[in-house]
Amino acid sequence: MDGSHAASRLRIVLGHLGCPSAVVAHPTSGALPLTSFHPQQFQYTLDNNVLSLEQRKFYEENGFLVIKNLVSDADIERFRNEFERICKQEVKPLGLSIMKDVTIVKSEYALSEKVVTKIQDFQEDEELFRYCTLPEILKYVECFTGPNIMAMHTMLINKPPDSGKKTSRHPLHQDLHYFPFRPSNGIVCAWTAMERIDRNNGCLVVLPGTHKGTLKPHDYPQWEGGVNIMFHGIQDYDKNNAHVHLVMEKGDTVFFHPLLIHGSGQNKTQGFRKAISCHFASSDSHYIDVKGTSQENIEKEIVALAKKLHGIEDVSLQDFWRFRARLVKGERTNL
Ligand SMILES: CCCCCCCCCC(=O)SCCNC(=O)CCNC(=O)[C@H](O)C(C)(C)COP(=O)(O)OP(=O)(O)OC[C@H]1O[C@@H](n2cnc3c(N)ncnc32)[C@H](O)[C@@H]1OP(=O)(O)O
Ligand SMILES: Nc1ncnc2c1ncn2[C@@H]1O[C@H](COP(=O)(O)OP(=O)(O)OP(=O)(O)O)[C@@H](O)[C@H]1O
Ligand SMILES: O=C(O)CCC(=O)C(=O)O
Ligand SMILES: [Fe+2]
Ligand SMILES: [Mg+2]
Repeated sequence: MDGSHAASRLRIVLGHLGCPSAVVAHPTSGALPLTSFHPQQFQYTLDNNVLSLEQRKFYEENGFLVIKNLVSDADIERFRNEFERICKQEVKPLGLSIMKDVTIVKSEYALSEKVVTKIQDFQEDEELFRYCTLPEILKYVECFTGPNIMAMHTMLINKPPDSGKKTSRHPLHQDLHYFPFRPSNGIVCAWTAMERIDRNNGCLVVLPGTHKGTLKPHDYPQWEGGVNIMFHGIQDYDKNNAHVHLVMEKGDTVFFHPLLIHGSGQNKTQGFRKAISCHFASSDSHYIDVKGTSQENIEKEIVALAKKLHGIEDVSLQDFWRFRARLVKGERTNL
């Protein structure tokens, strides 16, 4: 790093500290004890004046950041209502998929809020897609993606009361396993609690710092009671890594890196635990071919399912993503 670059980095850091006298000090003048002002090398966040230095350092170190009370009760109420309308089939948004829990998928229950474990790909549902365009969400997303922002994958998760077979758990995984685009640092998930979520109803569990590692091989966990379709997990993660249970209140939102290892526990309550989420990526990213990589298994599974259910042939994982991706800010440059 040359001297002027280092100096500008230093100004950025000191600027965040709200420390005007330090900003004017030249890094080589010896006016400040520079040993205590190492210019920061940020890798996972972009320069901006949204995150405090403390928040930025937290994400760099841990791979996630919780923002309390970010989404209003009024908005959450609207998402809840629209989810109910979808479950009652009063609306049928194009491209949306409805997933039931593995323990009941073969039974004859009529579609209702009580049999849906999650809906995905609500990009054509104007009411739910509002979540992905909320300025308070995008303000934070931009700190990770930069100004050209695509909504790549949308979900509303309705974790059901566990049937006793522990299938309401989501095994520990990295979301990048599902994504054929890079760079990983330009991707971020926003996940908002639609009610209080704690260990009773199955909160997110994260392994802090694991975003600094690589993408691990994923496969179905060997769970006695069964496992939901496409819920791949990591077989060999560091069991000694800290596990943090994210207890969140309604409207709290966590932003996390796609390499962060996370999962969620079983829902031991009688309520349906709800969260809404979107994975965003910089539109300047590029698609990759996952053939010959650890992601090949999920590509094969998705392609096979598309063929079986919809008779679609000769599509790559990339095609699925190109089709569902929506621009939410800036320009659609590449993805
Ligand atoms: C697609 C890309 C996923 C990207 C994920 C991004 C990263 C986030 C990480 C995750 O969320 S991991 C889990 C993400 N994946 C999913 O949520 C699965 C995507 N969902 C779907 O593809 C459809 O919703 C699904 C196939 C599950 C249901 O579609 P349909 O309602 O059209 O099909 P149907 O109900 O007829 O079921 C089709 C087959 O799947 C089976 N099935 C459905 N739900 C299941 C379930 N929950 N567990 C096991 N099998 C299940 C079902 O029994 C049936 O098998 P058979 O052909 O043998 O009869
Ligand atoms: N055998 C397993 N393989 C992979 N992931 C697992 C396994 N058992 C549990 N998990 C996942 O590990 C994560 C953490 O589980 P952990 O037991 O620490 O917490 P929890 O189940 O969420 O909470 P609690 O233990 O309080 O019920 C959850 O995401 C869970 O789905
Ligand atoms: O349980 C949840 O809400 C999170 C699930 C999850 O991590 C995912 O779908 O990728
Ligand atoms: Fe995930
Ligand atoms: Mg547990």
